[in-house]
Amino acid sequence: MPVRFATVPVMEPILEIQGLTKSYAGGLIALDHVDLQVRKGEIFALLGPNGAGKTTLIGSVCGMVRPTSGSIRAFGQDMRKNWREARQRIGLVPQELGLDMFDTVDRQIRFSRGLFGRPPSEERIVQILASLQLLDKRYEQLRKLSGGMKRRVLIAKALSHDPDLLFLDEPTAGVDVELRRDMWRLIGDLREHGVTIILTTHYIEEAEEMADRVGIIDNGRILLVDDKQAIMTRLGRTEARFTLENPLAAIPAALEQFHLSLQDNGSTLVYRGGDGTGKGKAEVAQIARILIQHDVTFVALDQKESSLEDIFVELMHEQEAVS
Ligand SMILES: Nc1ncnc2c1ncn2[C@@H]1O[C@H](COP(=O)(O)OP(=O)(O)OP(=O)(O)O)[C@@H](O)[C@H]1O
Repeated sequence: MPVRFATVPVMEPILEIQGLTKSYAGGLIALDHVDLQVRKGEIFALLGPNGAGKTTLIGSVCGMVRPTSGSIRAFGQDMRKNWREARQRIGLVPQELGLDMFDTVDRQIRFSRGLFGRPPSEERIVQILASLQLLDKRYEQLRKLSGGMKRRVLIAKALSHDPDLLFLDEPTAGVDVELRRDMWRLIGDLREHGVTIILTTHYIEEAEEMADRVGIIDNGRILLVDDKQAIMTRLGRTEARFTLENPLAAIPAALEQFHLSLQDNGSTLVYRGGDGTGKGKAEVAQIARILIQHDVTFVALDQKESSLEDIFVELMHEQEAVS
């Protein structure tokens, strides 16, 4: 069962990005005037296809990518001026492994904690390792661990200095079900402890399950940022198709107030409406009742709600149409 999280109240921004642009040598514009604010304590999902600019955005905040222009403020500090101070409070679980395979899990975690200015703490390290089911691998060399275990080490490293803001770059890409479940649970726990989480994903379901807010990015541009529910409300649609026993020549007057059309020579009655808040489902139930009352028999009813996936595809098409 996926873990579901309650939404958090609106709070002050922990990360403020303004006009962030990155053009790589060769001219490719990976980020194009990105404005983004992430609030303290929220889970923010940055959703976009491969090559959209998600990793470049994370890299710009975490110091692996030098932005071409724009500003980044974290915890109220300008990252150009107070980089070290702000960076110490940020954790990153990267997509790529990049670990020293001959090192032990223990050394990696302890080193990482020290690197970001935290005093050694046996208790905290044990806690982190236990939360990731890594305790029995503590003194193993990384090269002896499975791929999934190595991913767990990456997470443990990112948590080793108790960050206030945690980036997870494609956290569940290619991980097994067990790790995915552990990861979601961990993210929920971290949030309960006040950690702000920004994750990138191209899995719609991941954004849908975990995020409070979602930003959609494509071609280095932010297309939309909104509360997940608000995205659904703005763009969500219910579609229902009633297969009628006998074709209709016209839509019955009793159904005039609904968004209906007839297809397949009158043998399919199609409803499109609702706003993602459940209104659509309620209207479909009403239509079904009215059809029965008016002796219009239907032999099948197919209903679907558009998901974030549909919304995403729709937005991409809109963007292509205007460019
Ligand atoms: N070091 C680099 N030099 C040149 N171009 C780069 C570099 N790093 C990334 N790019 C390009 O910038 C664009 C954005 O890449 P980025 O990795 O940020 O996207 P992404 O959304 O994270 O994609 P993915 O999910 O595939 O990692 C891509 O077109 C990519 O090829």
